[in-house]
Amino acid sequence: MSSAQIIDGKGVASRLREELAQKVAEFQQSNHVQPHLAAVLVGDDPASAVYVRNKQRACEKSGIRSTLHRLSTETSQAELLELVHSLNEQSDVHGILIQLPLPSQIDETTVLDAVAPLKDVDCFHPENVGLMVQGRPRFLPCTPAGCQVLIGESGTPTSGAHAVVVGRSEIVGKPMGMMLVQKGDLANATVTIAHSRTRDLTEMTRQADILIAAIGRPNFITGEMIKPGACVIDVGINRVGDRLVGDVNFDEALPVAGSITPVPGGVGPMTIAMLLQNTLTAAILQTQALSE
Ligand SMILES: Nc1nc(=O)c2c([nH]1)NC[C@@H]1CN(c3ccc(C(=O)N[C@@H](CCC(=O)O)C(=O)O)cc3)C=[N+]21
Repeated sequence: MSSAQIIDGKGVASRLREELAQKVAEFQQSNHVQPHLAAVLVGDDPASAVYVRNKQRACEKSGIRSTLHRLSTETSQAELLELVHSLNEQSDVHGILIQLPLPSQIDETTVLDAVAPLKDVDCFHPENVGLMVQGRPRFLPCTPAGCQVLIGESGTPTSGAHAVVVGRSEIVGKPMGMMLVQKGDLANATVTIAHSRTRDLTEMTRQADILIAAIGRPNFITGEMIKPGACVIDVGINRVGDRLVGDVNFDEALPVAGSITPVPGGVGPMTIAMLLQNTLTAAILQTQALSE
């Protein structure tokens, strides 16, 4: 029985990190500025704490300075906004990452909109989303950008392919569709964005040459939903007991798909690699803005 190529996100991410470390060193040499990411963690969600720690470790490996601002679960929106404004003002901070989710007394949109657009390394600010959708990106959203690189890594041609994105979140599904439909490399696809109200989802996903699962439900995509030979990108990170599982039923997908990302070791590490890349981009943009 045939078996899909497993796309090594962890390996690709570590290669990208090494290339980035070189670029960071060159940037620092010529500008005497060290790229600096400020991460903000509100509350004590254990998963968020792990992610933030992973991001900080990845920064260190690439020569990017990282600082962590920890606030208690009871932090008010006004207090958080005050911190964001202060980070916006600090010229030695180039990127600001507000770890999501935020506690319920805080309105996420209000806080994310307060991040200075040039420091918005998540690419969540409407100005940056708008630029990306118009095909003139300042930053690329980290998870979709990581998925795009992994599709390229699989050798699957995107031009003219039918890409079906399952999930329409502002963070993954929607921007992913926009990026794949764009003109350009690793793009030019025909895109369908499917979601919980999509009629006959299986009929839809079975037409996908490239299937991106960003639903947030463990093992949601079964073998019969996959077109034989398709490239399957699994964005899901679900904790089931003490295991991490994706949105794709990996065991069922393996004999059907042409290539597939594992969880863990697939999209997750790529998200972090793209965050680092955006932090260097932010440092470059802000250094240029200063010398103009
Ligand atoms: N402002 C903001 N930006 C984010 O980018 C953001 C966020 N908030 N909130 C939470 C989600 C989740 N996320 C992950 C990143 C890497 C892994 C990752 O590296 N996962 C490893 C496994 C990690 C583990 O063992 O738990 C892997 O898939 O191999 C996972 C999840 C970024 N997010």
